[in-house]
Amino acid sequence: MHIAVLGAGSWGTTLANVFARKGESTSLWVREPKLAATIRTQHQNPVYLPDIALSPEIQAHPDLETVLKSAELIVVAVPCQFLRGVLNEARPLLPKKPFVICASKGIELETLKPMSEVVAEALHELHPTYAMLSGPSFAREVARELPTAVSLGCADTKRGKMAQAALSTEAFRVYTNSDVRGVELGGAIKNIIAIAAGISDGLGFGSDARAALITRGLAEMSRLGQAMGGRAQTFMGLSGMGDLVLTCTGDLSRNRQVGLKLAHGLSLMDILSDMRMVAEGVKTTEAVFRLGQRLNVELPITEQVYRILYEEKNPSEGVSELMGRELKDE
Ligand SMILES: NC(=O)C1=CN([C@@H]2O[C@H](COP(=O)(O)OP(=O)(O)OC[C@H]3O[C@@H](n4cnc5c(N)ncnc54)[C@H](O)[C@@H]3O)[C@@H](O)[C@H]2O)C=CC1
Ligand SMILES: O=C(CO)COP(=O)(O)O
Repeated sequence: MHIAVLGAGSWGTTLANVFARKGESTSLWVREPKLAATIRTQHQNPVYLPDIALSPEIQAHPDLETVLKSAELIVVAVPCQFLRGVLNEARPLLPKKPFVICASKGIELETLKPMSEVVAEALHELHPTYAMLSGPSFAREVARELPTAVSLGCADTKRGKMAQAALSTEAFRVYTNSDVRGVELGGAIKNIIAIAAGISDGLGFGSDARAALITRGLAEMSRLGQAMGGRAQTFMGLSGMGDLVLTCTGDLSRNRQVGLKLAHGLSLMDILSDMRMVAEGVKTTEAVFRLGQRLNVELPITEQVYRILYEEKNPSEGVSELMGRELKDE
């Protein structure tokens, strides 16, 4: 099968590497022409995935047309706020009824739409089938071929099973789930809670506080997720609880790192200007905060993270406000 991967950040590069090592014909769209040449000639991505030897079989290229030529499966792994733009560019180069797997985790800030809606809208003339790849998967661990299990949300069971077989390896186990909305929202919302967990840990609030944030964060994810059409059970799975636990506890998480740095007194602007990689939770916090208001869903952790990120609220004040809320049933 010929797979085209769009986006050569840490995740797109890692996925292309998984597919190429498995023996699939794999092309990779690299936005930065110099980086494309480095991946092609040195089989390394020193910018986004340093110290990982990549398969020499990856056909890396900065030209979308070359990358998409005769692709049977298209995997998109660009930061969420760029997804629509990249798909608009790709649209004239795609066949009718393309199969697109989106691996980006977040909400489009301008429209407050989840990624599957962005894919459906951007490609609607082509009648695409789409699937969402999500779940606990740090690129660096997947790239080292450490055991990982993820979810593929796809409403088309037949094509979902076909993609599951194409993407799975001995170290990368893909589960299918027909609840596309639930799968993608878990991946988007966990990034906000990871920022909160980083703040709490950075303030030295300990393991009890982190466990409380993860658990109440799961309740928050499930509440908004169900209001947006996801199934409760999906939030208990890999793309919900699984990814939430990973990013709230694993120091490889960029979102958790943002929280840790905020707790240490750095400003959001300084943190972001020092980061080459994306921390999707920053923009998704604003999007989810607004979705909560629009849908009238209570999201206390998101609200505090929003105020810390965008209203310069002191992080310890945010935590005490969470603790001081009206007492409730669980
Ligand atoms: N890194 C990881 O471990 C995982 C990441 N993801 C998701 O994958 C998506 C991509 O993230 P990463 O690969 O981690 O990114 P990254 O932070 O490693 O790299 C940034 C990427 O953004 C691209 N970029 C910058 N400006 C752009 C523009 N104007 N238009 C299009 N692309 C532009 C860069 O070329 C690069 O590919 C995100 O939604 C992330 O949440 C999902 C699972 C794991
Ligand atoms: O989504 C991820 C792991 O599943 C990556 O998390 P970060 O974007 O916080 O690094």
